[in-house]
Amino acid sequence: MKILSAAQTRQADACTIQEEGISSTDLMERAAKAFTGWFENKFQSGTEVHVFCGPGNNGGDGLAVSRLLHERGHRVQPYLVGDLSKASDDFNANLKRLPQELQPIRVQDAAAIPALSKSAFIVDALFGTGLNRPVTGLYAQVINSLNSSGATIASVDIPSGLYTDSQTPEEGAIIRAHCTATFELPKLAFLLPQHEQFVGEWHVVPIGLSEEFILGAPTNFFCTTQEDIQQLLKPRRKFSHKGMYGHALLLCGGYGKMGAAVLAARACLRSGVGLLTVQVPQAGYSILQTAVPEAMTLTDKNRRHLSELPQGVEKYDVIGVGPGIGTERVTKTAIGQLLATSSHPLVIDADAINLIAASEKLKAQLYKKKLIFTPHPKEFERLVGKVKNDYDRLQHLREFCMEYKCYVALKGSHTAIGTPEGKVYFNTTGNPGMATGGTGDVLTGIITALVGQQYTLEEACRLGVYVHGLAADLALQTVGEIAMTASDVIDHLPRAFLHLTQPMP
Ligand SMILES: NC(=O)C1=CN([C@@H]2O[C@H](COP(=O)(O)OP(=O)(O)OC[C@H]3O[C@@H](n4cnc5c(N)ncnc54)[C@H](O)[C@@H]3O)[C@@H](O)[C@H]2O)[C@@H](O)CC1
Ligand SMILES: Nc1ncnc2c1ncn2[C@@H]1O[C@H](COP(=O)(O)OP(=O)(O)O)[C@@H](O)[C@H]1O
Ligand SMILES: [K+]
Repeated sequence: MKILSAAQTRQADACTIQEEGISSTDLMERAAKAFTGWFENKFQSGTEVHVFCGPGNNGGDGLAVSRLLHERGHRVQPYLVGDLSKASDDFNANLKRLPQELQPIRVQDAAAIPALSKSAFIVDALFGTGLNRPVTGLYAQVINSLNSSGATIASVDIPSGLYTDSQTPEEGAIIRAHCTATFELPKLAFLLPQHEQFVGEWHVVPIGLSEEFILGAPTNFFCTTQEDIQQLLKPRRKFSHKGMYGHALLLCGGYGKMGAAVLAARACLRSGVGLLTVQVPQAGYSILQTAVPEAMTLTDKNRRHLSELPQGVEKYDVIGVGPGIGTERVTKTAIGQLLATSSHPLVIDADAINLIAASEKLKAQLYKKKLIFTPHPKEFERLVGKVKNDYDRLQHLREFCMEYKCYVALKGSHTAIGTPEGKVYFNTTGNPGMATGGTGDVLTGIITALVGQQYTLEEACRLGVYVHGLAADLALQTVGEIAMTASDVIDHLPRAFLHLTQPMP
């Protein structure tokens, strides 16, 4: 699913109006109906709803929503905020359509807002994607007052004051919504952790914007949906054999961190790899053989650390490296050898990233390779330097991927996958239960298995990250967020793959 800019969203609205031969008021009615349907689904009928409308089309939506919620039996109070001499045509049209009994309150001073009960709902329709400067003055006072009211805030399209696709200036006030229903496509701002406090839970509600326009609109940003992922999955062939699903090598584990190798190996096997060899330091031999009998185990000459590549390293289809390996000098040398000798696709995680990040010599060896990096934000900063904010991090992600022609799965709540073309795919599965040691090692195992099965590097990243989060979402039902461990995520991989391979409803 594409993510479009605020400017493109405006063009999509205009294009839809023209293509369908409808008026902009008709499209607004459609948007208001979509919002109202979502609101009614989420909250009970008969609730007290205070709708705050700004002077643009977002405010026009708010007026239409007021009318529709009123018709459905909610107790509605609309508010008109700011200078109405500049109100949009569709705002005025919907103001006229308000029924007699819905007398709007004019707000020219935040003091005009009555105290709202904590059980009340606020519909925030002050500003949408047409915001073109930071919110200050009266609007900021209103926003601050609503934020501190304690009532539940539902935003129309986007929390008012939040820029859709660029950094909101410091001085701008922003609504802290509990939930947001956004029209047609997700907005870039929703996917960034710095906006968690503003956006809350968000949902996309379709309003039938021109498919043709969206198809042709250029963008670097995408949200991965289940449908996208199901189209990537390759069925297994009847006469296939293990040789057709790749032989993967994992270089993982170190003294005291053999669990990382076990987790990556178990996840790799649960993700369909044909054959798996794991090389661990000598101290890990019995651990691996006991914990993961399906994997072949090789030992390093070093007792505690990765220090060498296995003999015949060429025979593997993919190598996953990093979880639990530490940053010893001998390990750095081994990583150097891996980058120098190997033409395989490499999945590079954890301390392998840290070692590369700390060495210009290793970084210089990254060109012309088939590489996937799976850093968390700290590891990513070690690679690219300190970042200023989430937009700056995205820019660094794109630049790094374009520079090294590699893929980076930058982990987080919405893991962002960067590609050599400068595209970014945001993931939509996963939950805070995954914020526990070892879940990253699981991801390394999954992606390694998928590359081994001849998925392209881009497909392996997108599918791997999606199924990793999906397994955790399925685990949620039995273990919950607090008790979730990395092993629970592995244990739910079978159900996650099953879920994806079942036909769509
Ligand atoms: N254009 C259309 O046909 C549709 C628009 N829709 C709604 O319209 C919204 C976009 O509407 P608009 O483009 O009118 O924009 P907005 O309603 O977001 O706001 C624009 C108005 O606010 C003013 N403004 C912008 N920033 C300000 C600030 N910081 N302080 C004070 N005033 C400020 C602008 O000068 C303009 O008058 C969407 O988010 C969506 O809610 C939907 O109804 C779907 C259809
Ligand atoms: N709040 C969250 N919501 C969704 N996914 C999360 C959240 N926190 C962490 N994750 C996921 O959990 C994994 C953690 O990886 P990482 O930080 O490398 O852990 P470790 O090094 O302990 O294995 C990543 O895939 C990340 O996307
Ligand atoms: K809004």
